[in-house]
Amino acid sequence: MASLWNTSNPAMADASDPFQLPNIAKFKVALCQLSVTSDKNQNLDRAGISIKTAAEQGAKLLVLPEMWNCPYSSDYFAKFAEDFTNEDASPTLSMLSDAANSHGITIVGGSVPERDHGRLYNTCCIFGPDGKLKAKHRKIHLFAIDVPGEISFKESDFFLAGDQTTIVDTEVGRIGVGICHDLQFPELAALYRKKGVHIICYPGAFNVSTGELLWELVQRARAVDNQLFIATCSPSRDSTGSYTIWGHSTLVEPSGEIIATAGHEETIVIAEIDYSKIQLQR
Ligand SMILES: O=C(O)CCC(=O)C(=O)O
Repeated sequence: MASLWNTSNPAMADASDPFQLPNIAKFKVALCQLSVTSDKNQNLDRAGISIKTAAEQGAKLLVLPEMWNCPYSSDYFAKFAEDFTNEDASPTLSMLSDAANSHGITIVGGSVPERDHGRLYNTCCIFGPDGKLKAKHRKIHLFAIDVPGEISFKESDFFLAGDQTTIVDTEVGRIGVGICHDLQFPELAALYRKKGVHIICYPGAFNVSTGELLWELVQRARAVDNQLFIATCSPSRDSTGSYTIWGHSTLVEPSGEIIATAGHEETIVIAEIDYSKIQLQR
């Protein structure tokens, strides 16, 4: 007789669940919580050093923050944007590709402003350990906030929204990608789970207003709803601009428990992922 749990839990009842353990089930992930300046070259150098340090500590998967090469501000998006059609002509993509290749590491490259035919997107590029660009995710759910006297910001004033979900098969499992506000939409995570994703990586830059209330809560909710790993990576806090970032890059396991997290300073979170915990939880 089918158990009550199997039929009442929609996730368990899905007979087409394509979950499979990848070859490497246990490995280290690094979340590089970077400090972002208004000097792009400095941001690239800093990220390069952080990737090297994380790789030397044994990380096989590395996640960078949302908007790590560019301040999260309307004054910089257009100025810092790069065209990705020719990878070699993009300083950001070249740096990520070289870093992935020289350290033999999978990189979920945070997000940076992308220019495509005069339009801007908030885009994450994913590189394999051979340095090849494997996929590109454009932020689907653009963020808008207006708290009078506190913060006002509307991403759609600068960016177009992406219209594609992104699942990448890598040496370190099947990765689903979202950017920041994408984390607030359970449907996206549920879709990834249905497609056999092991970990969803969300580069993000929540602000202090929604960060304190929601950042941890929604990560743990996405993990526990879908019984998979959630990794987030934020820039570190900079209180000088109009948008104060929350920080707190975090890794959550399928039970909803937080495995590792940061404060709001620049740091690298290194933690172990064990995908057998997905099976155990389910
Ligand atoms: O969803 C939120 O509360 C914050 C999202 C955000 O800061 C962003 O998408 O940039």
